[in-house]
Amino acid sequence: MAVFTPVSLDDVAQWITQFPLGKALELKGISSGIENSNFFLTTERGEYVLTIFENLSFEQLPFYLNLMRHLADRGVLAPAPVANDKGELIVALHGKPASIVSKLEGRSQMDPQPVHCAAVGAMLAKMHLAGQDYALQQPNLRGLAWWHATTPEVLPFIPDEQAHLLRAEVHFQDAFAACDIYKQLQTGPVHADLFRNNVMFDGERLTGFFDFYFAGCDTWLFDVAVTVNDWCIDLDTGVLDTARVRALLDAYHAVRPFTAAEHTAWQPMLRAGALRFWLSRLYDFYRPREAEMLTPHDPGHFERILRERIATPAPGLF
Ligand SMILES: Nc1ncnc2c1ncn2[C@@H]1O[C@H](COP(=O)(O)OP(=O)(O)OP(=O)(O)O)[C@@H](O)[C@H]1O
Ligand SMILES: N[C@@H](CCO)C(=O)O
Repeated sequence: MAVFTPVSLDDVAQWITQFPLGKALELKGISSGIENSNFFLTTERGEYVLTIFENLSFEQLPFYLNLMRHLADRGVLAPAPVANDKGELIVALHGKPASIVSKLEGRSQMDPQPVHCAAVGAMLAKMHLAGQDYALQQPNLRGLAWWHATTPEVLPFIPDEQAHLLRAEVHFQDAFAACDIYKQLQTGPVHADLFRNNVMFDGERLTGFFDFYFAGCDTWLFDVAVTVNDWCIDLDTGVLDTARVRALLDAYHAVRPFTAAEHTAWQPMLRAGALRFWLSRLYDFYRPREAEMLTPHDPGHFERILRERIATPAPGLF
């Protein structure tokens, strides 16, 4: 269940007249997703997704919606937000912020092969390059500062062995973020949550990235690490599959060549990508929000990935 704010076709009929989309013909609630109310919206101009934001505010949303517009305008496959007659991408519906974006074709590929990983790697590099001249700034809100704020919140709940690993890894990442190599890494807008369920494929053809609501400015390499940690692993063990890693990295490198500094930073960055999701899953597990409707994701999955990245060097960037 993921429609928290019910909306009828009648509600939308008047509201949609401010958009250049013709009449609303059909509205269907989307059941997956736990953050927002999402609907497939068919209008005289085509198929769209209407989102009512349940947690993000009018002040927070422009960074994400304008980024999607910016990327879509530069040929990155991402949902393109539709502006109303005043040029606004975020418009109130039932008192909450809402937006209409283009609908991506296809479905998520939950059993990716090297061909899918290559498509993701190439589009990710294209996205990083296209984001270089994006004007708005926002840090990655799930970055180092958030790790520091959140670690003490979960430490009281977890066994000693996990607490030791968590403290040691945050300490390791502090040192990594302070080193000269880290400061040489290229930065810009990153998706920061590019998991299998946030990309659409039509067969082997990638049709788009979506769910940009963890995006922020961070190192491009962090985005690559998060993506590899989900797309290129055996889900039971967290062990990297070399064929998928190579396919993703080689395709990325062909569009935006990795630098020597990135090569050096790769192993610690894979650990950073694992720590970020271990910590957010621990937080959601032990400190569930009131509105949480679904079983929280398993933190153990990312603890395994983190331990595996510490123990076993990953294939190099190039
Ligand atoms: N632009 C789009 N085109 C096609 N389908 C979309 C689009 N945006 C969202 N969807 C569909 O809606 C579902 C829910 O969207 P999304 O994952 O963004 O939900 P959410 O509640 O915002 O976030 P979360 O994934 O964190 O629960 C997706 O799984 C996908 O099927
Ligand atoms: N991708 C995240 C969920 C939030 O988008 C996770 O798997 O923990």
